[in-house]
Amino acid sequence: MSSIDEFALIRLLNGGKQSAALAQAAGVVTGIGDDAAVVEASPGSHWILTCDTMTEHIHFKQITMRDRDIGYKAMASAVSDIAAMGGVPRFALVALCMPGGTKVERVQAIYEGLYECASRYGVAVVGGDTTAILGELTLTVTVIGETGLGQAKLRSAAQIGDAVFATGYLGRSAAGLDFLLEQNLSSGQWGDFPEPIAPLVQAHCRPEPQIEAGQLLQRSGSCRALNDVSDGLASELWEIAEASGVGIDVMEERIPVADELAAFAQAQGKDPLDYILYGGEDYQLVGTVPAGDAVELQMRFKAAGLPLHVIGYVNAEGSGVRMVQTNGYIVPLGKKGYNHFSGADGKGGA
Ligand SMILES: Nc1ncnc2c1ncn2[C@@H]1O[C@H](COP(=O)(O)OP(=O)(O)OP(=O)(O)O)[C@@H](O)[C@H]1O
Ligand SMILES: Cc1ncc(C[n+]2csc(CCOP(=O)(O)O)c2C)c(N)n1
Ligand SMILES: [Mg+2]
Ligand SMILES: [Mg+2]
Ligand SMILES: [Mg+2]
Repeated sequence: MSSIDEFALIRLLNGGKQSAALAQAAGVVTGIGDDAAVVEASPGSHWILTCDTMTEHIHFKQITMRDRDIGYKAMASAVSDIAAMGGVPRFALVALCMPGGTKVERVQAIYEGLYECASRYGVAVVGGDTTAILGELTLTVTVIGETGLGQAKLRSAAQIGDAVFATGYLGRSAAGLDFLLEQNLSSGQWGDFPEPIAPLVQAHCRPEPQIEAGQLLQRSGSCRALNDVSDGLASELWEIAEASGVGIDVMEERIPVADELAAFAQAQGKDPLDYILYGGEDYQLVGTVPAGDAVELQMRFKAAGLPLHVIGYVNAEGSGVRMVQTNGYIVPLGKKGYNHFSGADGKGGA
């Protein structure tokens, strides 16, 4: 980053039309430009605070994501944690660390994606920080959301007898990643990918945080535990099981498998379930609801034009997370998935 100074860069990245519109958003008292932002909470609400980091070569490479996608996904993954609490995202802070020599056009494209996602989910970017780094490009997005007093949906709220649900297809992002890593295309070589690849690449590069589903679950009054899928279905179910002190049985035949995932996995000689259970970065929600309320919840989702799949049940504590296979056998599901510091399953980053 040689041709532009820090302060001019901050103005450049945050001076577009979308950022100006968001800076006027309700609740922004003082936005970008002072030592800190000042925002107003809605009466009777709790703040929800979360941050997620994306770093080059761990979360993306130039062959797996275009610059715009990087910004979009960094915002989307943080917004997803607000969805996982049943909240409404409101404000964001963005920390950007760039190695020397980063092109201004690259960060501008990243920010276009970031603001595109912020605008889609009604998030006002109210500040952040910009530094050089003797390492890889790193983007940390902090999102502040709101929910009614005591209404946040926790991982620890599952109870024995609950049904376990998922809000959509899983495994597509990891399959898209496999495809992109294999193709080794530079972003200039990206074109329109044919079926069944396009939706897999889209799932990897442009995940859709389930804010609407999270809101619906929160308003339903029946949803108990909730979590978003960043590290893979098995890992997220283990988080709910451990936090709630219960066991979870997931039924293989109930897990939805997207046609494009099935086709891709078959062509690769792989099992789609591996992508679903251990892939991650789907940013769908998984959670629990009293079994007797599950059908009504599904009707509410149907009326809103959203899917809700019942994929299993919560059972007595101590049994961990298991899968009831289509062949009738019950097998334990490993507590594995994406883990930054574990190479044990070959999926870790460092
Ligand atoms: N370095 C840290 N310092 C303090 N708290 C942390 C740190 N890293 C994570 N946490 C906290 O640990 C909990 C779990 O974090 P984690 O990042 O696993 O959740 P997540 O964002 O849902 O998952 P993912 O990062 O896979 O999207 C959260 O409450 C988070 O705020
Ligand atoms: C080049 C490349 N290699 C591997 C992956 C897969 N990956 C990285 S981090 C992560 C979990 C979510 O991150 P976090 O836990 O930090 O929120 C996953 C599944 C990728 N996206 N790009
Ligand atoms: Mg995190
Ligand atoms: Mg999460
Ligand atoms: Mg997260």
